[in-house]
Amino acid sequence: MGTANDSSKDISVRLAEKNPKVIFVLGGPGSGKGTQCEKIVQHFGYTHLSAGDLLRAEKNSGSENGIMIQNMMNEGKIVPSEVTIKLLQKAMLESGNDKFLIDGFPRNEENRAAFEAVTKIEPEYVLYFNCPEKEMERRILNRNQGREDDNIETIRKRFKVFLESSLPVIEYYKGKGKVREIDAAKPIEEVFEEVKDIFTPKVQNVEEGGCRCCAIL
Ligand SMILES: Nc1ncnc2c1ncn2[C@@H]1O[C@H](COP(=O)(O)OP(=O)(O)OP(=O)(O)O)[C@@H](O)[C@H]1O
Ligand SMILES: Nc1ccn([C@@H]2O[C@H](COP(=O)(O)O)[C@@H](O)[C@H]2O)c(=O)n1
Ligand SMILES: [Mg+2]
Repeated sequence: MGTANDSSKDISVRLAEKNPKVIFVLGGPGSGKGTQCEKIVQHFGYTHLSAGDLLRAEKNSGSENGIMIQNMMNEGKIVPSEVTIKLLQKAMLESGNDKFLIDGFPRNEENRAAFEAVTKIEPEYVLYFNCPEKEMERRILNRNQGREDDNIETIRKRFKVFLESSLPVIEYYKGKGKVREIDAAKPIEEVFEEVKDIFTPKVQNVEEGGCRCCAIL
């Protein structure tokens, strides 16, 4: 017999019951999304889910989608949303947490619309790490993490996909007033100072009609 918590219950329903808080973390390849997410996790208690890392783990697990994922990644292309969303939902459900940094997702309009339709989750906001392409290229070529897609040919393809498919998603959220843009060209600690400002609740000034001791905006 099934119970309210059993695994036969639709994954989207079980996730909705968690009422998770989601922040999308976007920016070009090498803009520093992963680096800053690690710091946010340490300071603010979020769980970091990188769509790229989840896809790499799925590929390495010998899954039936492994070859397809590898081919798409080598070309810098975006894997069909169905695959990535399932991985994200599973990771969110398995986590004991209810607040998530979803890094590198949504990468295109298909990702965005499918996530909204399937999960019904609306992000709190989008953190956008804005960095010049030359600096991103320099960082990736120095990364040395053994990523197969960190070669100049694939990097150029990833930049093209970012401009053509991912920037429009950022524009979509700008239209909804949900983008928190960060100058990601600065050194790591300076970028994190800007990030901290966004994550730290503001105390309202007495002059603005708030109370210094208890008014959190
Ligand atoms: N502000 C920074 N200044 C200099 N180097 C940085 C900065 N932020 C990150 N790096 C370095 O740049 C490289 C890329 O950073 P990171 O992996 O965080 O980028 P990313 O946005 O997650 O990239 P991808 O989209 O390819 O996964 C890493 O080697 C990291 O140490
Ligand atoms: N939503 C996504 C995110 C990533 N991919 C694929 O993974 C590659 C690496 O992503 P990183 O965020 O780790 O740089 C990316 O180039 C895509 O091929 C995806 O398909 N969908
Ligand atoms: Mg990354």
